Formats: sequence, structure tokens, C-alpha cells
Amino acid sequence: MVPLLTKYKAMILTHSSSFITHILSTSTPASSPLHPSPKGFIDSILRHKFRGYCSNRGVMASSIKVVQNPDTISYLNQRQAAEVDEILMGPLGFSVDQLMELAGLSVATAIAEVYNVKDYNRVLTICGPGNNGGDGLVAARHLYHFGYKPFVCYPKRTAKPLYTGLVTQLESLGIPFLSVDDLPINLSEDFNILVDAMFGFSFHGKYF
Ligand SMILES: NC(=O)C1=CN([C@@H]2O[C@H](COP(=O)(O)OP(=O)(O)OC[C@H]3O[C@@H](n4cnc5c(N)ncnc54)[C@H](OP(=O)(O)O)[C@@H]3O)[C@@H](O)[C@H]2O)[C@H](O)CC1
Repeated sequence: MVPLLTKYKAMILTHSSSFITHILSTSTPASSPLHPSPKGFIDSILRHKFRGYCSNRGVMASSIKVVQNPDTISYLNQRQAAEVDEILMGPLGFSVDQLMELAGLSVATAIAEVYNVKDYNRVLTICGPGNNGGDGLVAARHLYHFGYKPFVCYPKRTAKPLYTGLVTQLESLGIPFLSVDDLPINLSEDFNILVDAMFGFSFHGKYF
């Protein structure tokens, strides 16, 4: 299961998200065709698009390197992920909401490809206060449209229109918002899938 998730993490990173999707179920998911080589996809973006762009325009991005292991898994660290976003939102002209929509849709698509909606229906998305949390709100909306039963825990909200709009869209679909106190101690009792959208590359402090 871990390699699958890591592959998707790599794929999702190409859409500027450092999302990690955690699957709580212990049973093995049904296999399904994966996107051909996420590693190749991310390599091609980083090597050709960004580096090509940067060498043309003199923008420094040479510090972006894809770390690969022999099992064709690619990783970006925190700084590299932030650097990809800076390029996307700077010289390449993508907007935050455009990237957020792609990130959330990528997460929902990855889940739908690996975990069939019949056996893995109840999805809890835990959303943090920043853009990573916004990615999670978008993912919950797409999961609903894919036939899943999403639940959202969004304890620290922001009043910015981008986020209030995402919340309104979820409320209009009747997607339940749960407080932290509503959550069971053992999440796997109530949910099949947990989407961790708490923090992305702006996390500071220590992991524990
Ligand atoms: N171009 C973009 O920025 C896009 C990014 N995308 C995704 O968003 C994240 C990065 O989003 P960002 O808003 O910069 O930050 P985070 O979501 O990682 O979190 C910032 C908030 O988290 C709080 N924070 C950080 N560390 C802690 C901590 N240890 N304890 C409590 N709270 C913490 C932080 O609070 P501050 O008080 O420090 O301000 C912020 O509120 C990126 O990874 C992508 O996944 C989108 O895809 C769209 C484009």
C-alpha cells in the first residue's frame, strides 16, 4: 500500500500539493490501472518545462532535483515543493484557486482509482487553515461527485472568499462538517479513508 500512496503523492505534487493521503483500511485495495509512470510525469515537468523555462528566462530553479529510488518513486522535499509553486504562480501565471482545484481533483481521482466507492465509501477529510486545507475542501467536493460519502473536519477556518466559497459549495451539497469533538478516538471505526489536508509546505515546527 505504501508504494501506491507514495506514487500518488508524487503525482499530486505535480499539481502543487504536498498532500498525503492516508488510507485507514487494512485490507488490500482492488487493483486498478494506474497512471503510467507518475515518476516520468513529474520528471518531465521538472526537467523539461521548468528547467527549459528557467534557462530561457534566467529564472533560478536549478536547485529542483527529483530524488529517485530504484522503485521509480519520486519525492520533492518541502523547499522543492514550495519552489515548484513559486514558479507555477510566478512566471507561469497560474492562480491559487486554479492550482487548488487541480490539487483537490488529483487527490479525489487518485482515491477513486485505487479504492472502489462501494467498499471504501466513508472519507474523512481533515483540513488545516492554509492552502493545503483548501486542497482538502476541493477534494471532498469531488469525492462527493464521485459517489463517496465525504465528511469534513475544518476546525480553524479562514474568512478569505476563496475558502468561504469552498465551504458554501460543500454545505450546498449537504456534506457534513464535524468538529474535533465529534471524531471518534479510533477513526478507522467510522471511516474507510482519511485525507490528511492539514499542512503542506508552510508547516513549521517539529514533526512528532
Ligand atoms: N501557491 C500556493 O501557495 C498553493 C498551494 N497549495 C497547497 O497549499 C500548500 C501550502 O499552503 P500554505 O497556505 O502556504 O500553507 P499550509 O497549508 O502548509 O499551512 C499554513 C498554515 O498552517 C499553519 N501552521 C503551520 N505550521 C503550524 C504548526 N506547527 N502548528 C499550527 N499551525 C501551523 C500556519 O499558521 P501560521 O500561524 O504560521 O500562519 C498557516 O495558517 C501546499 O503545500 C499545497 O498543498 C495549493 O495546491 C494551491 C496553490
